Formats: sequence, C-alpha cells, structure tokens
Amino acid sequence: MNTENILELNGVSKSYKDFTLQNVSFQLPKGSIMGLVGANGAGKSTTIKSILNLIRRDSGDIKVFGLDNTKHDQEIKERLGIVFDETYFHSVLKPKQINKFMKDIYKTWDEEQFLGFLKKLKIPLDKQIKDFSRGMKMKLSIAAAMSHGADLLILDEPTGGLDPVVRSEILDLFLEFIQDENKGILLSSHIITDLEKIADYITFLDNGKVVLSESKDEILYLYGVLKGSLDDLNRVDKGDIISVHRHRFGFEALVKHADRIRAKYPGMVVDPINIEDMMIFIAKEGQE
Ligand SMILES: Nc1ncnc2c1ncn2[C@@H]1O[C@H](COP(=O)(O)OP(=O)(O)OP(=O)(O)O)[C@@H](O)[C@H]1O
Repeated sequence: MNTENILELNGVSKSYKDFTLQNVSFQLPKGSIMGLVGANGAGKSTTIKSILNLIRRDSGDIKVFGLDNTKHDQEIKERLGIVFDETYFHSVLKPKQINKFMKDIYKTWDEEQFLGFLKKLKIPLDKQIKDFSRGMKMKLSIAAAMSHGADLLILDEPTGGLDPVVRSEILDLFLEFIQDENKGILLSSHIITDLEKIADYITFLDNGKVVLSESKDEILYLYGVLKGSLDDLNRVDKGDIISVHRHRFGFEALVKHADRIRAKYPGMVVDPINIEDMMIFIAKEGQE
C-alpha cells in the first residue's frame, strides 16, 4: 500500500446472478477527489458497497487509510463520512435532535461545525425531515457526514436531482473539505459537469469493469476522437483504437495519446473529447 493513497482497490470482483464486477482496481491519493462514473448498472454502487464492507466481495483487496476494510471495519468507519441517496435519518427527526444524538455516537462530533453548515446551507434546525425537500435532505446528510472529523467522504450520487444552485453549494463544501491534504473524497455521479469542476481523478466503469482510472487533466489531454473515411479505418492499427463507431461515410474512434495518433495518421483528424462524450462513446460500443 502506498501510504499516500487514502483508498486503494486491487482486483476487486463480485458476482451477482446477472452482473459481475470484474477485477476493479484504482487508487485515490490523499488530498484529492475521485469521481466514479458509468452508465446505470455499471457497478458504481456495488463498488461503493464493497468499500464500505456492506457486501462481501468474492476476491481482491480493499485498503482504506492503509487498512484492510474487512479486518478494520469499525476503525475505518469512524473515520468515514458516508452519504447515500437522500438521507438515512428518521423522517420524524429534526436537525437539532440529530445534532444531539450524533454527539453520543461520535466522540469527534463537532457541534459548532455542524450548526455552522446548517446555517450556511439554510437548513432549519427545528423542522422535521419529512417536510424537507430532496435538496434539503441531501444538504443535511452531507453536513452530518462532514461534521465528525471524517478523513474520507464516500458519496453515492450526492448531487443527483438537485438544482444547479444547490449543487454548486455542495461542490463548494467538497472543495473546502479537501483543502486538508490528508483527506479524500470518492463520489459517484451522473452529472459529469459537476465532476469536471471538482474531480482530480475519474474512474470510469462500464459493465462492471474499469475502462479507465486516471487524472482528469490527463484524460482531457490524452484522449481524442480519430475521424476518417472507412478506407482510412483499414489503415489504422487495431491497437490504437479503444472504441470505434462506423457510420455510412466513415468512422470515429476513441484513441489515447491524441498527439501521437495525429502525427501517425496525417490525413485524418483527431478532435478533443470531453468526459461525458467519452462515456457515451464507450457505452454505445457496448450496444453495437
Ligand atoms: N443484491 C443484488 N443482487 C443481484 N443483483 C444486484 C444486486 N445489487 C446490484 N445488482 C446488479 O448489479 C448491477 C450493478 O448495479 P449497481 O447498483 O452497482 O450499478 P450503478 O452503476 O450504481 O447504477 P446506477 O447508476 O443506476 O445507480 C445491476 O445490474 C444490478 O441489478
């Protein structure tokens, strides 16, 4: 284990009847944010549940803070801030009651910080959660996850279904959290523009497999779409192509090392590609 990694997965596999998470490996260095992306059913939640030890993996190993996640479950959980879809607090509770019982649960609970988050996020202290909007519930869960001195935040779809203003408030909180270089954030999201704003690393899952796990800047710099006629395609080495779509007049291929490919195939064009288009590109190949 590299001590600079706050989270490390090596060859993690998990089979369900109709789905297999296959040999998933990635590393999250300290002081950074990783976005876990992929189409519906790609295996993001299964990966997160494996990290949280909520499901038993079939093989591979997972280290959080350098510790095996099955052998040190309790120790690890105390240092994790976890947010799943919406909220796990009982709907009759009010934030001020949550503050009270969180004080009993976590010896590291920071009441001042929690109340500060609520004020900043305009969450009422004295209202039952059942009367909260989805955005308010999400903000409350995130505030709670960030108020007990957690070193690693793990969030499944924290900005899904929220309006752009609330999303931006939440993204700012994440950026604030990560100012401490010993902390880290892993979040899954379908909102790629959010990840493009805050993520340092992107891990892309497709059909249970890691297609890529690299720094965002590297992805944007290295990858491109090679375009040409169908005749041109015959001249392209198969090893240069990650994924290809043919259409009536030619082809488009996802390639790595765009500069090298541009130089290697002078008559063809290599356009830049953003992360969202890249996801669509790879997902479409699965359907062809
Ligand atoms: N307990 C289970 N038993 C059987 N199959 C399961 C179980 N949990 C998940 N799956 C299957 O595993 C696959 C991956 O699901 P997962 O929830 O990890 O995907 P996801 O990438 O998080 O999707 P989404 O973006 O829709 O949340 C799906 O096909 C799902 O049906």
